[in-house]
Order: sequence, then C-alpha cells, then structure tokens
Amino acid sequence: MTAEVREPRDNRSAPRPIPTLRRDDRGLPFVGQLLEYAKDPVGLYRHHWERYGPVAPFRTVGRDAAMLLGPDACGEALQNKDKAFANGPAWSQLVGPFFNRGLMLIDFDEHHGHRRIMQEAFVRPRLEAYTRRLHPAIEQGMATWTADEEFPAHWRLKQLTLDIAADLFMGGARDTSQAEMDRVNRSFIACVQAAAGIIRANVPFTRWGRAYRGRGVLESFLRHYLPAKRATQTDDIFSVLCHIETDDGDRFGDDDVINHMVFLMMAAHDTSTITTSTMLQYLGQHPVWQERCRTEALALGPAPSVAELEGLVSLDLVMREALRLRAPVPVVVRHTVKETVVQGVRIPEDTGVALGIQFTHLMEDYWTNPTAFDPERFSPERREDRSHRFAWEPFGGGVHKCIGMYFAGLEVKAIMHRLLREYHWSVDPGYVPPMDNHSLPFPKDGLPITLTRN
Ligand code: HEM
Repeated sequence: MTAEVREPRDNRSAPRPIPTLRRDDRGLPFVGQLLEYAKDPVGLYRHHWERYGPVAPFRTVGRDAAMLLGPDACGEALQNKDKAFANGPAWSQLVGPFFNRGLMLIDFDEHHGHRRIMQEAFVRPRLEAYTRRLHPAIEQGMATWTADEEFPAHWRLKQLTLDIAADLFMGGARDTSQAEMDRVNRSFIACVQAAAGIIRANVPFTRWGRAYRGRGVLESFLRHYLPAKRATQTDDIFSVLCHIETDDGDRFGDDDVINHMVFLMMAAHDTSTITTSTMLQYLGQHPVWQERCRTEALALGPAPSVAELEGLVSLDLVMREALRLRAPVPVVVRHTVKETVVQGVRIPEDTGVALGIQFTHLMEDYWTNPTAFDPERFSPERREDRSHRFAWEPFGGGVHKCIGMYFAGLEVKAIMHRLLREYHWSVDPGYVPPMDNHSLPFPKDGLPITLTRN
C-alpha cells in the first residue's frame, strides 16, 4: 500500500469525453459486457481501470454506460455536489418495478423528506428494542440446525435471516397460516430474484412474471395487517413505520408504509446473509480468529445488549474485513439527469453509471496485500480504511448511504455471537467459493462448512 493518497486530477482543464469502448471490449450483442461481469467482476474492473482510467466506458443491455473506478471517481458521484446523479431511474432498471418507491429509489427533495421520517426508525432506542427481538428469533431459527460435515451455511443463513425478518419486520403474522407465510416468503424471493431476469416484462413463467405476481401478494398481505399496525404501537419495523413522525409532524401515508416495508425487507435480507456467510467462510479458514472471536462471545451472556455487541472488538474487525473482501452490494448505480464532470471526464445527461465499490476495496494503492484476509488492517494502529475517504464504502456514501448500516451490524453480530457460543466450524483453507455474480454475489454451492457443536 502506498502511504500517500493519489493526486487528484486537474479538473480545471476542458473536460474530456468518456473514452470510446474498444472493439475487443464490446462483448456480445444486446447483453454487452454483462456476461463478462458475471464471470469475473474484479477482472473486468481491473481491465477497464488499466485501459481507460477512472471513468471507463461500459456496455450493458443495449446501452452505453460509464463505469466509475477508484475512490476519487466513486466519491464524486456519491457526494453528488451538482445533483446530476439520480438513483430512481438507475436502480429501477436493475431491480425492476418491484421495489418501486423504496427509499433508495426516490431522489432529491422527496428523498430528503422520506429519509427524515425513516431516520426515526433507526435511532438508538429503536435499535435496542429490535436487538431484544433479534435474540429469540435467532435462537428459534437456529433450533433446527444440526452438526454436519457439509452444512450448507449460506442457504441456512438465508433462511435464518428470512425467519428473523418475519418477526422483526412483521412482528409475526398471527392470523396467517404457515402455508400462507411460505407463499409470502416465496413472493418476496421472486421479487428479489427479478434483478437477474433477462426478459424484463410481465411475461408468464419468467423471473419478472413471477415478481409481478409476488409484489401483488406482498402488497395485499401488508395491506391486510395495516389497520392493526396503525391501531397499536409495537416494536416491529412495520408498526414503527406506521407511527414514526418528524418534529414537524411529517408521517408516512399507507402507501408509503407498504412501499418502504417491501424495500426494507429486500435491503436487509441478502446483504446481511452475504456478510454473515462470508464471515463464516473466513473464520472457518482462520481458526485463530475464530477462537479469538469466540472468547469475546463467551464473555457475554446469551442475549447481549447493543452496547455489549458493540464491544465485540474482534468480531467487528472480521465483519469489516468481510464487507471489504466481498461487498454485498459490489456496484451502486446512478443515472445522470444533467451533464456533469467526474475526474475531468464529461458524462452526458441520460447516462447510466455504475460505481465499482468492490474494485476500490481491492486496490493496492489503498490496501496492503488487498486479497488477503487481514482484519487487523482495520485496527486503530493501522486504519487502512482511512487511506482515502472513500476507500471502504460497503454501505455507499452521500445522502443515500445505507440507513440500516448500524442495524445490519447488530443483526450480523447477534447471529455470529450465538453461532460462536454454540458451534465450531471449519472450511478447507484452499476453498474458493464459486460465486454467482448476476445479482448480489453469493456462493453457488451454498458454502459447505463442517459444523460441530461445542
Ligand atoms: C451488510 C448489510 C448491508 C449492506 C452492505 C448495505 C448496503 C447498502 C448500500 C451500498 C446502499 C446505498 C445504495 C445507493 O447509494 O444507491 C444501501 C442503501 C440502503 N439500505 Fe442498506 N445495506 C445493508 C443492510 C441494510 C439493512 C439491514 C437495512 C434496513 C433494515 C438497509 C436499508 C437500506 C435503505 C433503506 C437504503 C436506501 C437509503 C437511501 O436511499 O436513503 N440496508 N445499503
């Protein structure tokens, strides 16, 4: 890692156009470079960085786009000083209409208004109440786990975070049968999986067709419970969204509550699963770190408070390192609503832009031996994440920075805390998970680990 930060480019000279995509980088007709991205995202970033620099041309489904690489370029777009970058038109192309009007998909003044209200759902006393709910939900979700030589950790964690969400977000759904709840879960997953759909229209038997039906099921399910949630105050997120208001008395209407609920469940689900399963993989491959984290976990009781979870120092280092090595949201997208300049390069209005967050996390300019698992790099003595303001951005930055980041850390640590107390596990040190990168990255083999009870 070089100690000094790369010199910013001279932005005062006339802006240059985005470099032209060379013929051998154009990819296949229609899908462009998407298949190459899915095969090896970091390889593609590196190639573009070396060939084109921080604002690189990129071709996705039928359109030319720009890829921002490195913390200077990504930082400029995240800060969005001239309000040229919008979220809605960019994310809705990726995740489709199924997360319509979620906080991440609205922009500018409207976004500011909604974010001010939602902030109330993530203040410390609320986080403490959610954390109290987390422990029994985790205990119940893990009750069916059994020691296994090939325990599919990723799939089990995915189910666990879904079970946790049913309680934490919904507060349980008392008048819904298990069969109906399973249908709701399937509908939710159909919406999430739509991001990887090739046919992007409401066509039966396609991912998008299933997602359209799924969104309908979710909406009617949530609408059914809405009057009861409005009528009483409980500490699940559904009820909280119904009751929070700003000091000026701004509140969410019924449609807002439903749209935000569907989006929040999506935002919380795979991201937390990926973080936890990455931690399991690396701790399974680095038993010394696993033992270090276990010692801290065993020093606490079975249901630690927010302050106690925050005190799990080694686990926190491991979580940061996992988020660096496998950012659950490796790319953040934007769409320009007017012409702008990034790193001296002119990006025209109406351009799709992809910010390669994951690439920054692996740049040798900012990290020592970037592909190595080395949680100490985040220790107070080293703080490599401070090598650049935007060197470590798994939660994004600017006004759309993840509103659930503290809560995500608590959920991940609460799961890990219980796992460390109850189990040991190991993973072959040479294991490299076969990743699916079509949507959020996950190990296609389900991340098999050898799990034994303590
Ligand atoms: C490790 C877990 C998580 C990661 C890595 C993550 C990552 C991100 C990223 C990168 C963004 C910024 C997107 C952009 O700039 O366009 C974001 C936004 C958001 N996240 Fe998370 N997230 C996580 C967990 C959660 C959880 C648990 C919740 C809710 C309970 C949540 C709710 C949101 C919301 C509402 C936004 C939109 C914020 C806005 O636009 O103002 N996230 N997240």
